[in-house]
Amino acid sequence: MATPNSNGNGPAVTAASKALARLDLDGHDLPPSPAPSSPHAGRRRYALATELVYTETKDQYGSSSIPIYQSATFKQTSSSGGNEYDYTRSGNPTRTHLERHLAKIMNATRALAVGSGMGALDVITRLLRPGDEVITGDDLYGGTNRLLTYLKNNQGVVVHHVDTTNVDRVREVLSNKTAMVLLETPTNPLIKIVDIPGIARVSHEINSKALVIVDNTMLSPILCNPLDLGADVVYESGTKYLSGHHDIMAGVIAVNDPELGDKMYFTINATGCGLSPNDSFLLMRGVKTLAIRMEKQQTNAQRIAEFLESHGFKVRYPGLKSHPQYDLHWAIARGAGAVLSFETGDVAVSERIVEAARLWGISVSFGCVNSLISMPCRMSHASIDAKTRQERQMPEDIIRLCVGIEDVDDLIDDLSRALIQAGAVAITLDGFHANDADVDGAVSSA
Ligand SMILES: Cc1ncc(COP(=O)(O)O)c(C=O)c1O
Ligand SMILES: N[C@@H](CCSC[C@H](N)C(=O)O)C(=O)O
Repeated sequence: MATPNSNGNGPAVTAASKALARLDLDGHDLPPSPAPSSPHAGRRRYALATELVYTETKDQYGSSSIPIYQSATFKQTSSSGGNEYDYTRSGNPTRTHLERHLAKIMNATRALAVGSGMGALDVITRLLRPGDEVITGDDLYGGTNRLLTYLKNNQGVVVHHVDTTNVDRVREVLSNKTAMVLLETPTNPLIKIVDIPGIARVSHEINSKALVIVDNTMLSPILCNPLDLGADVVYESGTKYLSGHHDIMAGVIAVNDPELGDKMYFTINATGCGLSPNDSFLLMRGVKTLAIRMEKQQTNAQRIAEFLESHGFKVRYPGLKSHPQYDLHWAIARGAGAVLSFETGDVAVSERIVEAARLWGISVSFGCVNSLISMPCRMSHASIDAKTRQERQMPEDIIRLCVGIEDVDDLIDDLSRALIQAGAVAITLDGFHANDADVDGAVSSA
Protein backbone atom coordinates (compact mmCIF):
# COMPACT_ATOMS: atom_id res chain seq x y z
CA MET A 1 0.00 0.00 0.00
CA ALA A 2 1.24 3.48 -0.84
CA THR A 3 2.14 5.71 2.08
CA PRO A 4 1.66 9.51 1.95
CA ASN A 5 4.68 11.65 1.28
CA SER A 6 5.76 14.32 3.72
CA ASN A 7 3.36 16.91 2.24
CA GLY A 8 0.49 14.51 2.56
CA ASN A 9 -0.14 15.15 -1.17
CA GLY A 10 -0.50 11.70 -2.56
CA PRO A 11 1.37 8.48 -2.70
CA ALA A 12 5.09 8.49 -2.00
CA VAL A 13 5.72 5.50 -4.20
CA THR A 14 5.44 7.15 -7.59
CA ALA A 15 7.09 6.11 -10.83
CA ALA A 16 9.76 8.73 -10.13
CA SER A 17 10.51 7.48 -6.65
CA LYS A 18 10.63 3.91 -7.95
CA ALA A 19 13.17 5.04 -10.49
CA LEU A 20 15.07 6.79 -7.70
CA ALA A 21 15.00 3.61 -5.68
CA ARG A 22 17.07 1.93 -8.39
CA LEU A 23 19.80 4.47 -7.72
CA ASP A 24 22.14 4.17 -4.80
CA LEU A 25 22.80 6.98 -2.34
CA ASP A 26 25.23 8.68 -4.69
CA GLY A 27 22.78 8.56 -7.56
CA HIS A 28 24.67 5.81 -9.39
CA ASP A 29 22.69 3.04 -11.06
CA LEU A 30 22.79 -0.02 -8.92
CA PRO A 31 24.92 -2.70 -10.53
CA PRO A 32 23.40 -6.15 -10.91
CA SER A 33 26.00 -7.74 -8.61
CA PRO A 34 26.54 -6.66 -4.98
CA ALA A 35 28.06 -3.18 -4.99
CA PRO A 36 30.11 -3.30 -1.77
CA SER A 37 32.73 -5.44 -3.46
CA SER A 38 33.06 -3.00 -6.33
CA PRO A 39 32.47 0.57 -5.18
CA HIS A 40 33.72 2.96 -7.80
CA ALA A 41 35.04 6.43 -7.38
CA GLY A 42 33.21 9.49 -8.54
CA ARG A 43 35.31 11.54 -10.95
CA ARG A 44 36.78 14.84 -9.77
CA ARG A 45 35.36 17.85 -11.55
CA TYR A 46 36.26 20.69 -9.20
CA ALA A 47 39.19 21.89 -7.13
CA LEU A 48 39.95 19.61 -4.21
CA ALA A 49 38.59 22.05 -1.61
CA THR A 50 35.27 22.00 -3.47
CA GLU A 51 35.25 18.26 -3.96
CA LEU A 52 35.81 17.73 -0.24
CA VAL A 53 32.46 19.36 0.44
CA TYR A 54 30.61 18.29 -2.68
CA THR A 55 28.76 14.99 -2.37
CA GLU A 56 25.40 13.91 -3.59
CA THR A 57 23.15 11.81 -1.45
CA LYS A 58 20.18 11.06 -3.65
CA ASP A 59 17.99 9.19 -1.24
CA GLN A 60 14.24 9.56 -1.38
CA TYR A 61 14.27 12.31 1.27
CA GLY A 62 16.95 14.46 -0.30
CA SER A 63 19.17 14.16 2.78
CA SER A 64 21.90 16.74 2.73
CA SER A 65 24.31 14.60 4.72
CA ILE A 66 24.66 10.84 4.51
CA PRO A 67 22.29 9.05 6.93
CA ILE A 68 23.82 6.67 9.45
CA TYR A 69 22.58 3.23 8.44
CA GLN A 70 22.87 1.81 11.92
CA SER A 71 21.81 -1.67 10.93
CA ALA A 72 23.78 -4.90 11.16
CA THR A 73 21.65 -6.78 8.66
CA PHE A 74 19.47 -5.90 5.68
CA LYS A 75 16.19 -7.48 4.49
CA GLN A 76 16.39 -9.35 1.21
CA THR A 77 13.70 -9.66 -1.42
CA SER A 78 14.16 -13.42 -1.82
CA SER A 79 16.03 -16.31 -0.26
CA SER A 80 18.78 -15.77 -2.79
CA GLY A 81 19.29 -12.13 -1.85
CA GLY A 82 18.18 -9.27 -4.04
CA ASN A 83 19.38 -6.37 -1.91
CA GLU A 84 22.61 -4.47 -2.54
CA TYR A 85 23.61 -4.96 1.09
CA ASP A 86 23.17 -8.03 3.27
CA TYR A 87 25.34 -7.46 6.39
CA THR A 88 27.31 -4.47 7.61
CA ARG A 89 30.61 -6.38 7.96
CA SER A 90 30.37 -6.97 4.20
CA GLY A 91 29.11 -3.52 3.30
CA ASN A 92 27.01 -0.65 4.61
CA PRO A 93 25.54 2.32 2.68
CA THR A 94 27.12 4.92 4.98
CA ARG A 95 30.56 3.31 4.59
CA THR A 96 30.14 2.93 0.82
CA HIS A 97 29.26 6.60 0.50
CA LEU A 98 32.37 7.55 2.50
CA GLU A 99 34.60 5.18 0.50
CA ARG A 100 33.45 6.65 -2.81
CA HIS A 101 34.06 10.15 -1.51
CA LEU A 102 37.53 9.20 -0.26
CA ALA A 103 38.41 7.53 -3.56
CA LYS A 104 37.51 10.75 -5.34
CA ILE A 105 39.65 12.97 -3.13
CA MET A 106 42.56 10.51 -3.02
CA ASN A 107 42.62 10.23 -6.84
CA ALA A 108 41.93 6.51 -6.58
CA THR A 109 39.48 4.19 -8.24
CA ARG A 110 38.77 2.54 -4.94
CA ALA A 111 39.03 3.42 -1.26
CA LEU A 112 38.36 1.22 1.74
CA ALA A 113 37.57 2.45 5.24
CA VAL A 114 38.59 0.45 8.30
CA GLY A 115 38.72 0.85 12.08
CA SER A 116 42.14 2.53 12.44
CA GLY A 117 45.32 3.45 10.62
CA MET A 118 47.01 0.36 12.01
CA GLY A 119 43.99 -1.66 10.85
CA ALA A 120 44.65 -0.30 7.36
CA LEU A 121 48.30 -1.37 7.50
CA ASP A 122 47.24 -4.78 8.79
CA VAL A 123 44.91 -5.24 5.80
CA ILE A 124 47.72 -4.22 3.44
CA THR A 125 50.38 -6.43 5.02
CA ARG A 126 48.08 -9.47 4.86
CA LEU A 127 49.05 -9.47 1.17
CA LEU A 128 52.52 -10.64 2.31
CA ARG A 129 53.64 -14.27 2.30
CA PRO A 130 56.46 -15.90 4.31
CA GLY A 131 59.78 -15.13 2.66
CA ASP A 132 58.55 -11.83 1.22
CA GLU A 133 60.72 -8.82 1.86
CA VAL A 134 59.63 -5.35 2.96
CA ILE A 135 61.84 -2.30 2.62
CA THR A 136 60.98 0.57 4.90
CA GLY A 137 62.44 3.60 6.63
CA ASP A 138 64.58 4.01 9.71
CA ASP A 139 62.32 6.75 11.05
CA LEU A 140 58.79 5.46 11.26
CA TYR A 141 55.72 5.83 13.42
CA GLY A 142 56.20 3.50 16.44
CA GLY A 143 53.06 1.45 15.73
CA THR A 144 54.18 0.78 12.16
CA ASN A 145 57.54 -0.35 13.44
CA ARG A 146 55.77 -2.63 15.96
CA LEU A 147 53.56 -4.30 13.34
CA LEU A 148 56.50 -4.84 10.99
CA THR A 149 58.55 -6.32 13.84
CA TYR A 150 55.65 -8.67 14.61
CA LEU A 151 55.53 -9.80 10.97
CA LYS A 152 59.30 -10.35 11.01
CA ASN A 153 59.24 -12.35 14.24
CA ASN A 154 56.09 -14.37 13.59
CA GLN A 155 55.24 -14.50 9.91
CA GLY A 156 58.59 -15.11 8.22
CA VAL A 157 58.62 -11.69 6.55
CA VAL A 158 62.04 -10.07 6.07
CA VAL A 159 62.08 -6.37 6.98
CA HIS A 160 64.86 -4.01 5.88
CA HIS A 161 64.99 -0.64 7.66
CA VAL A 162 67.04 1.72 5.53
CA ASP A 163 67.45 5.46 5.16
CA THR A 164 64.61 6.07 2.71
CA THR A 165 65.70 9.70 2.25
CA ASN A 166 68.41 8.21 0.04
CA VAL A 167 67.07 6.44 -3.08
CA ASP A 168 70.37 4.55 -3.45
CA ARG A 169 69.97 2.92 0.00
CA VAL A 170 66.60 1.58 -1.18
CA ARG A 171 68.03 0.46 -4.52
CA GLU A 172 70.75 -1.54 -2.70
CA VAL A 173 68.22 -3.79 -0.96
CA LEU A 174 65.62 -4.07 -3.74
CA SER A 175 65.39 -7.55 -5.30
CA ASN A 176 62.91 -9.97 -6.81
CA LYS A 177 61.95 -10.88 -3.23
CA THR A 178 60.81 -7.34 -2.45
CA ALA A 179 57.06 -7.45 -2.06
CA MET A 180 56.57 -4.01 -0.52
CA VAL A 181 58.38 -0.71 -0.17
CA LEU A 182 56.69 1.12 2.67
CA LEU A 183 57.27 4.87 2.93
CA GLU A 184 56.30 7.65 5.30
CA THR A 185 56.84 11.31 4.42
CA PRO A 186 57.42 13.54 6.30
CA THR A 187 58.58 10.89 8.71
CA ASN A 188 57.19 10.78 12.23
CA PRO A 189 58.81 12.32 14.30
CA LEU A 190 62.04 13.42 12.59
CA ILE A 191 60.26 15.12 9.68
CA LYS A 192 62.54 13.64 7.03
CA ILE A 193 61.31 13.81 3.45
CA VAL A 194 61.17 10.83 1.12
CA ASP A 195 61.35 11.04 -2.67
CA ILE A 196 58.20 9.07 -3.50
CA PRO A 197 58.53 9.32 -7.33
CA GLY A 198 62.24 8.43 -7.24
CA ILE A 199 61.70 5.39 -5.04
CA ALA A 200 58.61 4.29 -6.98
CA ARG A 201 60.59 4.44 -10.22
CA VAL A 202 63.57 2.46 -8.99
CA SER A 203 61.36 -0.06 -7.18
CA HIS A 204 59.25 -0.78 -10.25
CA GLU A 205 62.34 -0.91 -12.49
CA ILE A 206 64.02 -3.54 -10.33
CA ASN A 207 60.88 -5.49 -9.45
CA SER A 208 57.69 -4.69 -11.33
CA LYS A 209 55.69 -6.67 -8.77
CA ALA A 210 56.92 -4.70 -5.74
CA LEU A 211 54.14 -2.59 -4.26
CA VAL A 212 55.10 0.93 -3.28
CA ILE A 213 52.99 1.83 -0.28
CA VAL A 214 52.80 5.33 1.18
CA ASP A 215 51.54 6.28 4.62
CA ASN A 216 50.10 9.73 3.86
CA THR A 217 48.91 10.45 7.41
CA MET A 218 51.25 13.41 7.96
CA LEU A 219 50.03 15.30 4.88
CA SER A 220 46.54 14.03 3.98
CA PRO A 221 45.09 14.23 0.45
CA ILE A 222 44.74 17.99 0.62
CA LEU A 223 48.55 18.28 0.50
CA CYS A 224 49.74 15.15 -1.29
CA ASN A 225 48.38 12.41 -3.55
CA PRO A 226 50.96 9.61 -3.50
CA LEU A 227 49.05 7.60 -6.14
CA ASP A 228 49.83 10.40 -8.60
CA LEU A 229 53.52 10.14 -7.68
CA GLY A 230 53.89 6.46 -8.55
CA ALA A 231 52.67 4.73 -5.38
CA ASP A 232 50.53 1.60 -5.75
CA VAL A 233 48.77 1.85 -2.41
CA VAL A 234 48.21 4.80 -0.10
CA TYR A 235 46.90 4.55 3.40
CA GLU A 236 46.22 6.99 6.20
CA SER A 237 45.18 7.13 9.76
CA GLY A 238 41.75 8.72 9.48
CA THR A 239 42.07 9.41 13.19
CA LYS A 240 44.23 12.41 12.26
CA TYR A 241 43.62 15.15 9.63
CA LEU A 242 40.87 13.39 7.71
CA SER A 243 38.48 13.41 10.67
CA GLY A 244 40.23 16.29 12.45
CA HIS A 245 38.55 16.26 15.86
CA HIS A 246 40.04 13.31 17.72
CA ASP A 247 36.62 11.82 18.18
CA ILE A 248 37.07 8.65 16.14
CA MET A 249 39.65 6.04 15.18
CA ALA A 250 39.70 5.28 11.46
CA GLY A 251 41.94 4.08 8.67
CA VAL A 252 41.72 4.50 4.92
CA ILE A 253 43.32 2.61 2.03
CA ALA A 254 43.23 3.79 -1.60
CA VAL A 255 44.30 2.03 -4.80
CA ASN A 256 43.90 2.18 -8.55
CA ASP A 257 44.41 -1.52 -9.25
CA PRO A 258 40.99 -3.28 -9.02
CA GLU A 259 42.55 -6.66 -8.20
CA LEU A 260 44.41 -5.20 -5.23
CA GLY A 261 41.22 -3.49 -4.10
CA ASP A 262 39.29 -6.77 -4.29
CA LYS A 263 41.97 -8.64 -2.31
CA MET A 264 41.92 -6.05 0.46
CA TYR A 265 38.12 -5.90 0.49
CA PHE A 266 38.20 -9.69 0.97
CA THR A 267 40.37 -9.27 4.07
CA ILE A 268 38.13 -6.55 5.47
CA ASN A 269 35.03 -8.70 5.05
CA ALA A 270 36.79 -11.86 6.25
CA THR A 271 38.24 -10.25 9.37
CA GLY A 272 35.49 -7.74 10.11
CA CYS A 273 37.57 -4.58 10.41
CA GLY A 274 35.42 -2.29 8.23
CA LEU A 275 34.62 1.13 9.67
CA SER A 276 31.33 1.28 11.61
CA PRO A 277 28.39 3.26 10.16
CA ASN A 278 28.60 5.84 12.94
CA ASP A 279 32.34 6.40 12.51
CA SER A 280 31.89 6.46 8.72
CA PHE A 281 29.42 9.30 9.20
CA LEU A 282 31.81 11.19 11.49
CA LEU A 283 34.74 10.71 9.12
CA MET A 284 32.61 11.93 6.21
CA ARG A 285 31.64 15.00 8.22
CA GLY A 286 35.25 15.69 9.20
CA VAL A 287 36.61 15.35 5.67
CA LYS A 288 34.43 18.21 4.45
CA THR A 289 36.40 20.74 6.54
CA LEU A 290 39.85 19.30 5.80
CA ALA A 291 40.94 22.12 3.46
CA ILE A 292 40.05 24.96 5.79
CA ARG A 293 41.43 23.21 8.88
CA MET A 294 44.71 22.39 7.18
CA GLU A 295 45.06 25.92 5.84
CA LYS A 296 44.78 27.40 9.33
CA GLN A 297 46.84 24.66 11.00
CA GLN A 298 49.77 25.01 8.65
CA THR A 299 49.71 28.82 8.77
CA ASN A 300 49.93 28.53 12.56
CA ALA A 301 52.63 25.84 12.30
CA GLN A 302 54.75 28.03 10.03
CA ARG A 303 54.58 30.93 12.51
CA ILE A 304 55.50 28.65 15.41
CA ALA A 305 58.37 27.01 13.51
CA GLU A 306 59.74 30.47 12.62
CA PHE A 307 59.30 31.63 16.21
CA LEU A 308 61.29 28.68 17.60
CA GLU A 309 63.96 28.92 14.93
CA SER A 310 64.38 32.65 15.46
CA HIS A 311 65.04 31.93 19.13
CA GLY A 312 67.82 29.50 18.30
CA PHE A 313 66.14 26.11 18.49
CA LYS A 314 66.91 23.33 16.04
CA VAL A 315 63.52 22.97 14.35
CA ARG A 316 62.41 20.30 11.90
CA TYR A 317 59.62 21.56 9.65
CA PRO A 318 59.43 21.43 5.84
CA GLY A 319 57.99 24.95 5.72
CA LEU A 320 61.38 26.30 6.85
CA LYS A 321 63.95 27.03 4.16
CA SER A 322 66.55 25.62 6.54
CA HIS A 323 65.04 22.14 6.18
CA PRO A 324 67.69 20.24 4.21
CA GLN A 325 65.05 18.66 1.97
CA TYR A 326 62.91 21.76 1.53
CA ASP A 327 62.95 21.57 -2.31
CA LEU A 328 62.15 17.87 -2.39
CA HIS A 329 59.22 18.34 -0.05
CA TRP A 330 57.72 21.11 -2.18
CA ALA A 331 58.18 19.00 -5.31
CA ILE A 332 55.89 16.31 -3.91
CA ALA A 333 53.53 18.23 -1.62
CA ARG A 334 51.30 21.30 -1.71
CA GLY A 335 51.95 22.39 1.87
CA ALA A 336 54.14 21.75 4.88
CA GLY A 337 51.50 20.25 7.16
CA ALA A 338 51.17 21.08 10.83
CA VAL A 339 53.56 18.76 12.66
CA LEU A 340 57.00 19.99 13.64
CA SER A 341 59.62 18.93 16.09
CA PHE A 342 62.45 20.67 17.88
CA GLU A 343 65.24 19.82 20.24
CA THR A 344 66.41 21.45 23.44
CA GLY A 345 69.61 19.47 23.99
CA ASP A 346 68.44 18.24 27.39
CA VAL A 347 65.79 15.61 28.15
CA ALA A 348 64.95 17.14 31.55
CA VAL A 349 64.43 20.57 29.97
CA SER A 350 62.17 19.06 27.29
CA GLU A 351 60.17 17.31 29.98
CA ARG A 352 59.72 20.60 31.85
CA ILE A 353 58.59 22.44 28.70
CA VAL A 354 55.99 19.78 27.88
CA GLU A 355 54.70 19.78 31.43
CA ALA A 356 54.63 23.59 31.71
CA ALA A 357 52.49 24.05 28.58
CA ARG A 358 48.82 24.72 29.32
CA LEU A 359 47.18 25.41 25.98
CA TRP A 360 49.13 22.62 24.34
CA GLY A 361 47.69 19.30 25.52
CA ILE A 362 50.17 16.56 26.43
CA SER A 363 48.87 13.91 24.06
CA VAL A 364 49.88 11.53 21.33
CA SER A 365 48.27 11.95 17.90
CA PHE A 366 48.09 14.96 15.56
CA GLY A 367 45.93 16.47 12.84
CA CYS A 368 43.26 17.66 15.23
CA VAL A 369 41.81 21.15 15.67
CA ASN A 370 43.51 21.57 19.05
CA SER A 371 47.26 21.80 19.56
CA LEU A 372 49.25 19.00 21.17
CA ILE A 373 52.74 18.65 22.60
CA SER A 374 54.60 15.41 23.22
CA MET A 375 57.93 13.71 23.73
CA PRO A 376 57.88 11.00 21.03
CA CYS A 377 60.56 8.81 22.63
CA ARG A 378 58.38 8.42 25.73
CA MET A 379 54.99 8.52 24.06
CA SER A 380 54.13 7.77 20.39
CA HIS A 381 57.45 5.99 19.75
CA ALA A 382 57.96 4.34 23.14
CA SER A 383 57.32 0.94 21.55
CA ILE A 384 60.66 1.29 19.71
CA ASP A 385 63.25 0.15 22.23
CA ALA A 386 65.87 2.62 23.47
CA LYS A 387 68.75 0.85 21.68
CA THR A 388 66.95 0.96 18.33
CA ARG A 389 66.00 4.59 18.89
CA GLN A 390 69.64 5.37 19.51
CA GLU A 391 70.77 3.44 16.41
CA ARG A 392 68.21 5.37 14.38
CA GLN A 393 69.46 8.66 15.84
CA MET A 394 66.18 9.66 17.39
CA PRO A 395 67.05 12.35 19.95
CA GLU A 396 65.57 11.52 23.36
CA ASP A 397 64.94 15.23 24.01
CA ILE A 398 62.90 15.78 20.85
CA ILE A 399 59.60 17.59 21.38
CA ARG A 400 56.84 17.20 18.80
CA LEU A 401 54.29 19.96 18.29
CA CYS A 402 51.04 19.22 16.48
CA VAL A 403 49.52 22.55 15.69
CA GLY A 404 45.81 23.23 15.76
CA ILE A 405 43.51 26.06 14.71
CA GLU A 406 43.70 28.25 17.84
CA ASP A 407 44.82 31.88 17.77
CA VAL A 408 48.51 31.62 16.96
CA ASP A 409 49.53 34.41 19.36
CA ASP A 410 47.94 32.48 22.23
CA LEU A 411 49.89 29.40 21.19
CA ILE A 412 53.16 31.33 20.98
CA ASP A 413 52.54 33.06 24.33
CA ASP A 414 51.87 29.74 26.02
CA LEU A 415 54.94 28.16 24.44
CA SER A 416 57.12 31.15 25.40
CA ARG A 417 55.94 30.92 28.99
CA ALA A 418 56.66 27.16 29.04
CA LEU A 419 60.16 27.70 27.56
CA ILE A 420 60.96 30.35 30.15
CA GLN A 421 59.45 28.39 33.04
CA ALA A 422 61.42 25.29 32.00
CA GLY A 423 64.68 27.23 31.91
CA ALA A 424 65.09 26.37 28.21
CA VAL A 425 66.02 29.90 27.23
CA ALA A 426 68.33 32.63 28.40
CA ILE A 427 66.61 35.95 28.85
CA THR A 428 68.44 39.02 27.53
CA LEU A 429 67.50 42.65 27.00
CA ASP A 430 66.47 41.74 23.44
CA GLY A 431 64.17 38.94 24.47
CA PHE A 432 65.27 35.33 24.86
CA HIS A 433 67.15 32.63 23.01
CA ALA A 434 67.69 28.91 23.41
CA ASN A 435 70.32 28.03 25.97
CA ASP A 436 73.60 27.10 24.27
CA ALA A 437 71.96 27.83 20.94
CA ASP A 438 73.92 27.62 17.78
CA VAL A 439 72.01 30.66 16.59
CA ASP A 440 72.55 29.82 12.89
CA GLY A 441 71.44 26.33 13.41
CA ALA A 442 68.01 25.16 12.49
CA VAL A 443 68.16 21.58 11.25
CA SER A 444 71.79 20.90 10.53
CA SER A 445 71.15 17.34 9.46
CA ALA A 446 67.73 15.78 9.31
C1 LIG B 1 52.22 8.17 10.54
C2 LIG B 1 51.19 7.30 11.20
N1 LIG B 1 50.69 6.25 10.54
C3 LIG B 1 49.77 5.45 11.08
C4 LIG B 1 49.30 5.66 12.35
C5 LIG B 1 48.29 4.70 12.92
O1 LIG B 1 47.02 5.28 12.97
P1 LIG B 1 45.92 4.86 14.06
O2 LIG B 1 46.33 5.42 15.37
O3 LIG B 1 44.66 5.46 13.50
O4 LIG B 1 45.88 3.39 14.10
C6 LIG B 1 49.79 6.74 13.09
C7 LIG B 1 49.35 7.05 14.47
O5 LIG B 1 48.78 6.33 15.19
C8 LIG B 1 50.77 7.56 12.50
O6 LIG B 1 51.30 8.58 13.17
N1 LIG C 1 49.92 3.90 22.85
C1 LIG C 1 49.83 4.09 21.44
C2 LIG C 1 50.44 5.37 21.02
C3 LIG C 1 49.78 5.95 19.83
S1 LIG C 1 50.74 7.18 19.00
C4 LIG C 1 49.56 7.96 17.97
C5 LIG C 1 50.11 8.72 16.81
N2 LIG C 1 50.46 7.90 15.73
C6 LIG C 1 51.25 9.63 17.12
O1 LIG C 1 52.27 9.58 16.42
O2 LIG C 1 51.13 10.43 18.03
C7 LIG C 1 50.53 2.94 20.75
O3 LIG C 1 51.35 2.29 21.37
O4 LIG C 1 50.26 2.66 19.59
